Amino acid sequence: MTTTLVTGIAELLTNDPEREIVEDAAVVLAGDTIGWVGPAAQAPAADEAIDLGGRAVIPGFVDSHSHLVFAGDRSAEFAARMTGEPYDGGGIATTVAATRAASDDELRALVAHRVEEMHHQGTTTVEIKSGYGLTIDDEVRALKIAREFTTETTYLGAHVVPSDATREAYVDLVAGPMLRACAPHARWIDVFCEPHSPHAFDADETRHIVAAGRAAGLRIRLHGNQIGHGPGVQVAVEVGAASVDHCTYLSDDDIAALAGSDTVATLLPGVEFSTRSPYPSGRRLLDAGVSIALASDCNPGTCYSSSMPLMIALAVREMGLTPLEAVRAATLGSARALRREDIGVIAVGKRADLTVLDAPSYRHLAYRPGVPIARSLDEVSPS
Ligand SMILES: N=CN[C@@H](CCC(=O)O)C(=O)O
Ligand SMILES: [Zn+2]
Repeated sequence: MTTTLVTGIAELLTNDPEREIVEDAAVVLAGDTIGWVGPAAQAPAADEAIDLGGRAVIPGFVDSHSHLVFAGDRSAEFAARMTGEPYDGGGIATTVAATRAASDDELRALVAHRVEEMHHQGTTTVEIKSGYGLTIDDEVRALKIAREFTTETTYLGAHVVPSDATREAYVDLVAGPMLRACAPHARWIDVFCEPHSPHAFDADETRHIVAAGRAAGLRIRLHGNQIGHGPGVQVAVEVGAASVDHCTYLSDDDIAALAGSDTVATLLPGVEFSTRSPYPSGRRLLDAGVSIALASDCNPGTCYSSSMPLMIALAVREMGLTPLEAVRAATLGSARALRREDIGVIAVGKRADLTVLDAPSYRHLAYRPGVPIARSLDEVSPS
């Protein structure tokens, strides 16, 4: 196994409570894992060396919520929202039609391009959902294509009720034959639990669908409390979901329930930005002891951005997080939202999963919004 000594790290943010920030640091990569971390002056010898010339290094971004398998364009819907149109999920049907009409190769190329775009911005792990197929064959196809890019695939047949189905029949399909066909290609099941949308699912439908998913061996994550205050957060805690995502509208009871649970609250500030919605307070969640994550929710309707640095900047500016809390939420927090122990931390035995910043400190992610300073290690030092 080849070992590589990475030096020239002005500031290393590890997320390891033993040594959270190391200045003038070095890391030794031993194949795919981290073999050593510490001050450069104490670094051991290795087979190869990379000098980063005074850059900061952080754990790779973990984007734990995305909908990358889609075709078509909804920029006109975005423009309408900027002049006051509300979002209610109705535009999902437009993407479903375009996605069904695309060939496998077209869809695969679109996903490849989006994953590459993420990689160039420092994202090293991505979760990808289905949900723009809404037939058995189209949902299976979406998950198979997603699996070509990540192990973190999520079955979201319960995105909306398609216009040609009755609600009752569609819930039966999603929790029955569609689930059986999709489960082999997914790690997670998700439901758009949102009674404020006429297209999405209520609390009982959500409970029914996730119970079937769990019985089929899938783990649970939910969309909740996006468009208005609803039952999503409480249902997520009740069913033991790994994460409940959006959390735009939260009551004190929701926050108390999250604080007493293992469910991560995943914040998606790009959605508030792109739907002109109020930002939830990340500060309030952290102060209450809730585990939080940050993700992009990259999708054609509510946030067509794949940029985790943008999400960090928004979380700092609009959600009350410090730069350190925001970067932690986008790495360690989102790793926890995916129940992953091997990523999100730079420590011995963890995956060699680093993001390099063209800047001296992690703080520049929020300090320099819109500037492309984050990149993956292999871009800085191609092998
Ligand atoms: N809200 C549900 N799903 C996506 C948006 C889907 C769409 O509008 O295409 C979200 O996470 O915001
Ligand atoms: Zn989503």
